[in-house]
Amino acid sequence: MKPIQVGLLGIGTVGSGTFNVLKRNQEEIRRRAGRGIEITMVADLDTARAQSIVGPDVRVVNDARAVIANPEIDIVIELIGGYGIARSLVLEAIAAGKHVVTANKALLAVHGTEIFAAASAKGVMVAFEAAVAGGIPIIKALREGLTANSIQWIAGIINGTTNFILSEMRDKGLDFAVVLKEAQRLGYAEADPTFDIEGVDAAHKVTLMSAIAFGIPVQFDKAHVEGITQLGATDIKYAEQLGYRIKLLGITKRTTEGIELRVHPSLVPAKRLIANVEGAMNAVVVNGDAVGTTLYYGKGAGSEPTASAVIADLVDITRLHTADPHHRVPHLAFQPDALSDVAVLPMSEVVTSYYLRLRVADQAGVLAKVTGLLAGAGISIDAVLQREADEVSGEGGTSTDLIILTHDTREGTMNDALAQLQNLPTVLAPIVRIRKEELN
Ligand SMILES: NC(=O)c1ccc[n+]([C@@H]2O[C@H](COP(=O)([O-])OP(=O)(O)OC[C@H]3O[C@@H](n4cnc5c(N)ncnc54)[C@H](O)[C@@H]3O)[C@@H](O)[C@H]2O)c1
Ligand SMILES: N[C@@H](CCO)C(=O)O
Ligand code: NA
Repeated sequence: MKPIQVGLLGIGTVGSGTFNVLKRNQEEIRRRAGRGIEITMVADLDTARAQSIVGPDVRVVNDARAVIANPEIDIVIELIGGYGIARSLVLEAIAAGKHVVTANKALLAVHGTEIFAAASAKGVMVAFEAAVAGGIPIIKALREGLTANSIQWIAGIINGTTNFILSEMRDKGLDFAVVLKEAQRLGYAEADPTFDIEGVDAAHKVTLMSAIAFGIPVQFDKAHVEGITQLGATDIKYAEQLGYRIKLLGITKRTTEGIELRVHPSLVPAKRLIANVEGAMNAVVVNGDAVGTTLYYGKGAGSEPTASAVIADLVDITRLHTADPHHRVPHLAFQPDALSDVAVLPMSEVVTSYYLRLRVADQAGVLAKVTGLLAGAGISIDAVLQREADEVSGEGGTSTDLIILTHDTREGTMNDALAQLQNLPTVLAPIVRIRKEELN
């Protein structure tokens, strides 16, 4: 089957990430989707910059309507932003029978009812994973993974810019304006950054989550919206002293009286996982009656993290347009005829860093011997900790614990080195080895 053709409207921060990731991972994405996915036409007001991003093979125009009018194009990605031209273009794309993928939470939170109705009438999809918490697949989790549940509440850090500002102000004592500038430079902030700092962007996102969680229309106008501009450094400090962190939360909750829909700064106990979500990272806590509390964490903004969500939507739509649309989601995520025979590594080939604890005789030269042996095996040491001598060993001398952290090492190399270390007469007990993962 020939690749599905995609038209991209707006190739700024998210658009360029989408183009680049789709190109870089095209083979893997084709194996998942069951069909290639290609951006064949791009519209942007700055055609020269757009052409320099996509290269000479992709057609670039400055009129988005020319993309929508192209009969070869099945899916239109809207990454222009805002409620104005974006609304017209999305509605026109739907009217032309194209599926739409968008990251535009402002548009959907305000005009979602109209847009979803038009799409349903026309039998096309409007997919918006990128619109809420960027790269975190929270829409998919709410819509598909948690369908068994009566969702009770959702609370999320869903604006990277404000979380970045709050974190930097607290940790580095930096000024609000300085940090906001940095967030803009990094591509996190909205075109109008007051949307970020006044809580509007978070309210757009929680409005969409609320609709999906509770099966209600999107109604941004009912949301209570407070940002972080009134928040003083003093309150951040006092909250800290009381064991709390202040986070800008988007909250939606089912109550017997109705649905709560609100964004405001909140004190959160410092020991909660969500209180430790720092910088531009996002996190969403969802409570369902069956599953209990679940947490979703990751990058909620930025070029490629957001592109990750845009492309996931493209794959979902493309799977509807493959030879076998009944098997939309393959059992193993990749199409059965596209499975790979790449080998599973034997454990000896796995590379990790290590924590080693050796019970050694407290004698001159032991440390040098141990580290020398590791160096000889090509194992690089990250840190060494020698405890004070504390125990009388068998021969009447004292013994001590020697703790060593290593840098990345092949497991086989470590096994050989440990066997040699274990044979040293000054190593008095079986060596404890725990693998270390940074998970960052
Ligand atoms: N930046 C992020 O981290 C992020 C994350 C999630 C969602 N979003 C959303 O994604 C959308 C795009 O954001 P962005 O950060 O990539 O914005 P951006 O300003 O970097 O890019 C927008 C692009 O659209 C082009 N454009 C403007 N008007 C146009 C028109 N009439 N026709 C064609 N092109 C036009 C601009 O020239 C620009 O290249 C917004 O809805 C935003 O809210 C952004
Ligand atoms: N301005 C948004 C971008 C992601 O939607 C943020 O800071 O989180
Ligand atoms: Na998302």
